[in-house]
Amino acid sequence: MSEKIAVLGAGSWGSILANLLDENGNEVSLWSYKPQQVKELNEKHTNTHYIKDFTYSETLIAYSDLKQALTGATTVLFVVPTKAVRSVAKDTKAVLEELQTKPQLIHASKGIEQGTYKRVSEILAEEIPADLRKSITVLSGPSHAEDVAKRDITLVTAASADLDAAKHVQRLFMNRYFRVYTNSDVIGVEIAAALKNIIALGTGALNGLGYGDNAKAALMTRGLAEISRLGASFGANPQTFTGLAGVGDIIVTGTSKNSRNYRAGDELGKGQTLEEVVDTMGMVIEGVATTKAAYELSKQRGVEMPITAAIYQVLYEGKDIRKAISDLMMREGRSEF
Ligand SMILES: NC(=O)c1ccc[n+]([C@@H]2O[C@H](COP(=O)([O-])OP(=O)(O)OC[C@H]3O[C@@H](n4cnc5c(N)ncnc54)[C@H](O)[C@@H]3O)[C@@H](O)[C@H]2O)c1
Ligand SMILES: O=P(O)(O)OC[C@H](O)CO
Repeated sequence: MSEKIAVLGAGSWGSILANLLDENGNEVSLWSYKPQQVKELNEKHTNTHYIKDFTYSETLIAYSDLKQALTGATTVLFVVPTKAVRSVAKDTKAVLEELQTKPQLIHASKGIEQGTYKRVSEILAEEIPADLRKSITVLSGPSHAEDVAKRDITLVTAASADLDAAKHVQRLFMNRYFRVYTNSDVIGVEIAAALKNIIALGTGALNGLGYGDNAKAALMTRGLAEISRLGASFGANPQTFTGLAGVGDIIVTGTSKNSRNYRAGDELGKGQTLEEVVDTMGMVIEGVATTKAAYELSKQRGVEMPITAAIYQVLYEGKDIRKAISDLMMREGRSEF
């Protein structure tokens, strides 16, 4: 099966997914709002700011014009940072109406919108034409672009309310190194995907402070417990949190030097300020904004999330990290489940 696919967002994940889809035999257009990046992708087949030492397929064409990228596309994949999803979706809607096309929509972003607390599929559903909503599918799971670029084994999940749409996404992406499962729990997959970034900031900080494996395993396990609690309050399937989007993504993001969130936490633990970390990363650190959204959401819904609250206090209220850790440790003893 081959089709025309538009990938919107040419950072590390968007560009590598676009290359994978090209490798799978599809005609792929990759959109970026940065003309210089488009020029580099088309002329040198590189994207050095985001993925080093990688040569993209010569048949992958980049565009800075959204209409050109979307023309003829039967599937559109959004892979911009969460804070940019709404504006890119609005622009996409206008172009799709002009082109009078009705592609299937996929997204691979991991975050919660500031202020509205919307998941990415909810933002898309609000902004795109109504008849495209049902097909929205979330591609998520433990998947660093750097490993996929090496064609290392990666397993992800495609979640949609529409099983046919999820199966379509499964067929588009599957190959010898990239295996895709389907899942009907869009809420659970998106909550797990967004909130694991908070925990990765925490495990990175533990690393930067010199804590060992026990501490990181503890944070990931108890972090997943509170993410599951928030998910349950929205009706998510508890099994999702034991799957690829849950435990799988906590492990990869919470332990890997490839993770922007883990690396950011590591630098915070070593004493850098949040501003310094954000300025030097040069790529999106979704966990910073998601910590605020998740903290506020937990208060609004009355869900106990002590780790998220501790990381919020460190990032947004200037609390000393060591004090935050000791306060977590000295909470009253309780039953695990
Ligand atoms: N990098 C990964 O390995 C990976 C894996 C899975 C999921 N994700 C998720 O994918 C999303 C994108 O992450 P990334 O790592 O590719 O980010 P990135 O920082 O590498 O790149 C983001 C891209 O979006 C573009 N962009 C930023 N603001 C924009 C705007 N207002 N309008 C249009 N384009 C804009 C940037 O120019 C850049 O091309 C995030 O939600 C992330 O959590 C990333
Ligand atoms: O590099 P991060 O921390 O944004 O994580 C990327 C992916 O979400 C890992 O699955």
